[in-house]
Amino acid sequence: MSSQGIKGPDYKFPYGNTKEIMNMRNQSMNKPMDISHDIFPRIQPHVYSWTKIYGKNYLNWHGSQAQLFITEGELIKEVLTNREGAYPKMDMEGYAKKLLGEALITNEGEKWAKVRKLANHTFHAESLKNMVPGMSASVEVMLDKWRHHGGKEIDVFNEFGLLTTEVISRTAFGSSYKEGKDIFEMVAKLTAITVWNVYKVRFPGISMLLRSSDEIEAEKLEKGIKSSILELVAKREKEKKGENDHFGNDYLGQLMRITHDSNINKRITLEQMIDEIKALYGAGHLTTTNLLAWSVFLLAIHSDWQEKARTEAFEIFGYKNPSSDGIARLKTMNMIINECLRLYPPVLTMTRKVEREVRLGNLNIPTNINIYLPILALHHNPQIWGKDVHLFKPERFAEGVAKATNNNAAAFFPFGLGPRTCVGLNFTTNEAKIALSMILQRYKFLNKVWLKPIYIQYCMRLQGINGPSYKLLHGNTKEIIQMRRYATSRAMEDLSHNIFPRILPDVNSWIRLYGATYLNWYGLQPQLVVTEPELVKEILNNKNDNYPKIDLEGYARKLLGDGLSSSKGEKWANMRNLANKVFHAESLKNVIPEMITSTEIMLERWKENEGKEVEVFDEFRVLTSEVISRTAFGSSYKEGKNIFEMLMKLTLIVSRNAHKIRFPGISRFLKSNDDIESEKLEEGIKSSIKRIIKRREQESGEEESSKGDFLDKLLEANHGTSKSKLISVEDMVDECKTFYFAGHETTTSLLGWTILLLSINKEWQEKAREEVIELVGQNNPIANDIPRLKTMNMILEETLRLYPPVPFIKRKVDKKVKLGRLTLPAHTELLISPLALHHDPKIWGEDIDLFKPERFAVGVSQATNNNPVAFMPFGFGPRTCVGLNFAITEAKVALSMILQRYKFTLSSNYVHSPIQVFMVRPQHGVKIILSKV
Ligand code: HEM
Repeated sequence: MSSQGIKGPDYKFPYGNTKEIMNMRNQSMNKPMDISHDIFPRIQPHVYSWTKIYGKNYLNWHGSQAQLFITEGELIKEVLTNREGAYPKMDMEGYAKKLLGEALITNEGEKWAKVRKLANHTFHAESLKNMVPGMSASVEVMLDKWRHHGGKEIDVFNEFGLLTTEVISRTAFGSSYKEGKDIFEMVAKLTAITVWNVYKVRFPGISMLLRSSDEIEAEKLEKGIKSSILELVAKREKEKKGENDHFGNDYLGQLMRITHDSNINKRITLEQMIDEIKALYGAGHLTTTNLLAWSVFLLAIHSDWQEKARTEAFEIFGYKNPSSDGIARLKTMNMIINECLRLYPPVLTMTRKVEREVRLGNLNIPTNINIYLPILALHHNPQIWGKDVHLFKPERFAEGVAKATNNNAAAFFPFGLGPRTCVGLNFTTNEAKIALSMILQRYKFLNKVWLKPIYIQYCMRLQGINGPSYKLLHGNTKEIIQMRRYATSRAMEDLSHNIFPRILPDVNSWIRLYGATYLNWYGLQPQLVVTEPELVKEILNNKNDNYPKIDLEGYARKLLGDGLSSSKGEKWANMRNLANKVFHAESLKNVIPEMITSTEIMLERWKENEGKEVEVFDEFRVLTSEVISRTAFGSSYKEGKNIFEMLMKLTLIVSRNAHKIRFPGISRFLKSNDDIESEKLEEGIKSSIKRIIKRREQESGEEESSKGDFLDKLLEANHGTSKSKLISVEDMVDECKTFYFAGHETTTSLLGWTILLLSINKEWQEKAREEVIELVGQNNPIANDIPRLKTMNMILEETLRLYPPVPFIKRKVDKKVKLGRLTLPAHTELLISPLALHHDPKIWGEDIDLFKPERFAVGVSQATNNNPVAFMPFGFGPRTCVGLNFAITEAKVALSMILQRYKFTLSSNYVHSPIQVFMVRPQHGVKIILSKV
């Protein structure tokens, strides 16, 4: 061949080129793929690269068998249309023989002609008309199941597999899917075995001695299929009534008739009949399943074509089931199906053999060469289809196949060419048209609830991002709720700090299963969980505004409104500016006295409990509420008390509904108790805050003096003259809500966990006390003392590492965005978990669950090896917590004053049960015993 200009990879003993092919395939299949239909280099990398290196036609070796690959259109035509039998079908061997036996697909000569005639008759246009009602009935069964399947996962591929089997069973064998089921399942298993053994070289003789488990299984399956088919045949025999009665008009009936034909030339054997039935089960359902699955997938991505196809289906059929006349008029659908078959041909390569030397074009082909015609290569050839070859453009076929291919019959041949063209061509396309029309007629919302998610999942998987599969409507929410409920259903057995698997069990197990970045679904919302530090940094730095905050909805919106933590753009920038000024380190000096007063009020209460048990978590909640009320709003806790109580109730509602999927529109008609309650709370909070604002306005009017606190700054902005900085009263309410909320829940959590950790790590409690006494003595702390409390700083940081109050934060992408190596589709939510990063042994080492403040002895950057997102209790980037210094100052003031006065040990009544109710908190509080220093 080489002397005739046909080159190829060198033959290697004994495997030929099979090992290279397998390696190339393994590599390309494991490589993430960009979102495109450019599947040729992925599916057949050997053909793709060898045609580039050796030319349109090349030779390679399967063991010692030469294989001639031909991608030149003229030669393909010559091979496939040859009527002298120069290129017969290849002999089936091994598993393929078990699968297809000696059937229409594989046979030659007389044997073939006899059955082809019969099959032509069965699948003739006229006969197909009679099959339309049967096909619609089968689709109806499938759609009925979808309607009632109650949120469980639908695997499209499997569904279409069942459908096409049902159709082939009903139409060709007169039995329902149920009867054909075991045959289909066995054929499917045998197909799988055949496919995964395609590239294995078999050495004659060896398989007789050394039988692999596949071989044993394949033999069993072959026998099983045979006996099931015999049952089907026996049943039909029994049904045969009178002498003159025939066996039925379907394929089975026809086949049975010719096994009994009086003319020996027309007759076929029982074995042959079994092989034909087997082959039709295989060929009839696998190909159509592929066609349907890819069509649905392509329509999911191309909603414009989906809409066109739907409009056409409605125009032709209305709400009725498809009729055979109408099917012929589905022009748009036809174009879509053709384009789908071009991009994703179910049969990738056709094969023939050369038994005696033959002239093909200018080539002399020696005997015993197998010929390979890779359909995929031609369908993806830019010289034939143009530069847009990888795009889905059904309009190519607007004026028929001949026009689309420029009359090149070998440019598009998904069903083959010449006399051996697929006998089921019309059967398959009819079935696909019926199924697609019926799906489109019924499921207008299909795109949103099913196709889109499946598509996004697919795109992410191509990029190497896996995750739990999307389930209709509910996504993974049910699994997540179940996992979280189960994980927190009991207290922890010991005082372990390994709380990651408890608070976020889904993230904990899915990063192990799917990798550091994976995709899961909150109902219809795709959510990418990102724990790779580089990607986390990129997201939170939010260059070009690619990763904005998510829009709060439902109860969370009622809780936080559009305040600083959720607002975006200019509104956020203005408010952030204002808040930065108020919570700036310098300004904080002025609020330390208020923090001291609030702590003194708390310690006053504690005096009565010396030597007794105190639940400090609730105590800290009052303390932090008092502090934020006094410092930000110039009012006492008592005044703010009802606001906090309402906020807490609202927080509980947010938390218990966090994973409930809300279907838009429904909540307007059906209000739950939580809906009613939360509306009341929202109104209550709003009017209480408005009262505080009003009073302050009156006071400042009377006294002409400004307190300079947060509320004052808000009022200034409200009365300000610069238009862009003006904020409305509604905005002020949202800001106040945000600060009331963010300012106390978080610091309560920090203080609560710090006291717990110090009560069980006495040496650190002692070290912290020594430091306070050394620096502050018995006085109240002053501003200068705060940064000098180094040990306390380490303790707070290690507490925040182990028990970050905010276990995860969210962002989103509004438009398609490149994140590191990934391309994220628009409208994806991103979840970043400080908790996951803080508990990652790769970052922190194996002693990750131990309380070791010494990690932070030389600062955060040393502790994290200069990985700035490894420790991020306050977030990262421009949206870092504005209250960071405030919270740390408050915690240091309160802790110093407690340590000066009390030693504390953990009460035996303490139950270690960290949970997340918005923040990570101790479910049953923190119970300690106080004793005076
Ligand atoms: C231990 C205490 C605290 C922790 C662990 C904490 C944590 C956080 C985190 C993780 C964020 C970033 C959220 C995101 O990126 O989506 C954040 C933002 C914020 N925090 Fe804090 N916080 C604490 C205390 C406070 C305090 C005391 C205040 C108010 C006085 C406060 C007010 C805010 C506000 C307003 C934002 C939004 C900032 C923006 O988006 O520009 N936080 N906090």
